Amino acid sequence: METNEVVYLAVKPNYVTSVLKDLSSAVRAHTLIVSIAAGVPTFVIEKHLPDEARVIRVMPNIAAVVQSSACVYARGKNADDGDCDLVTEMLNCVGLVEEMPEDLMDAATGLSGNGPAYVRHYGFVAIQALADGGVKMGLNRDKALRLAAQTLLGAAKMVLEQHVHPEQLKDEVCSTGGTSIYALHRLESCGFRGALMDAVEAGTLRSIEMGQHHLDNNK
Ligand SMILES: NC(=O)C1=CN([C@@H]2O[C@H](COP(=O)(O)OP(=O)(O)OC[C@H]3O[C@@H](n4cnc5c(N)ncnc54)[C@H](O)[C@@H]3O)[C@@H](O)[C@H]2O)C=CC1
Ligand SMILES: O=C(O)[C@@H]1CCC=N1
Repeated sequence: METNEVVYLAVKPNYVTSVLKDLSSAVRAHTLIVSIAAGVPTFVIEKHLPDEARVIRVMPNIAAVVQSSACVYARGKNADDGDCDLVTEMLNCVGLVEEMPEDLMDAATGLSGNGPAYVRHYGFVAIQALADGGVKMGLNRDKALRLAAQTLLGAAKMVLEQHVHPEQLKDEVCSTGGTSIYALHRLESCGFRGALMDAVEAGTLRSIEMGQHHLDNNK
């Protein structure tokens, strides 16, 4: 491998160990391994590589394809500030990036890693469901979908770029006795918030469980 080469580990988590066994002999001190495998702790990756191996564990988010991802990463025992800067720079090209302690990676997996799936399949404010509501109420499908997607994008941008607290955004949209507060009441009655919180918790616990599985298999 060439100097300062970066190797991305992007196979399914259950293949990580076997891929590392093949890779190990080619890894040098200057090689940076960037893993995006969910639930695979850095020490498990390090265990299958030479002692000096530098590892960074990333939890990306599928919106990278539209430069709007929410990525987090944790550094392994040998990764230095330069490695983190490099990963930050790379991930910044596709959206937001934060470093965090490794014990919080499971929670980030449950929230931002899996999040697009919740929004797509279950979220009340999911684009699909919002569009379906629009279609039910007479909008054509194409228009409803575009309005729904832009609505989510706009709300997210206000939170991220104007630092508007979601609660404030909600209050500003809900006029007294108006349409939004009626709709919001329906959302609360349907248990929307609880469902999303349950989803994040379930995703986090699954990520921890996957890490535990690797731990047990690497004793
Ligand atoms: N799909 C998502 O939104 C996210 C996925 N991840 C992680 O990314 C990783 C990949 O997931 P997906 O992209 O969804 O799966 P995928 O099945 O689309 O991609 C896996 C890729 O690995 C390749 N592969 C399999 N065995 C290999 C080997 N021995 N050597 C080289 N390449 C091999 C496959 O050909 C395939 O292209 C997983 O570890 C997952 O936890 C992390 C965050 C988000
Ligand atoms: O479902 C999965 O395991 C991957 C990790 C985060 C999003 N998708």
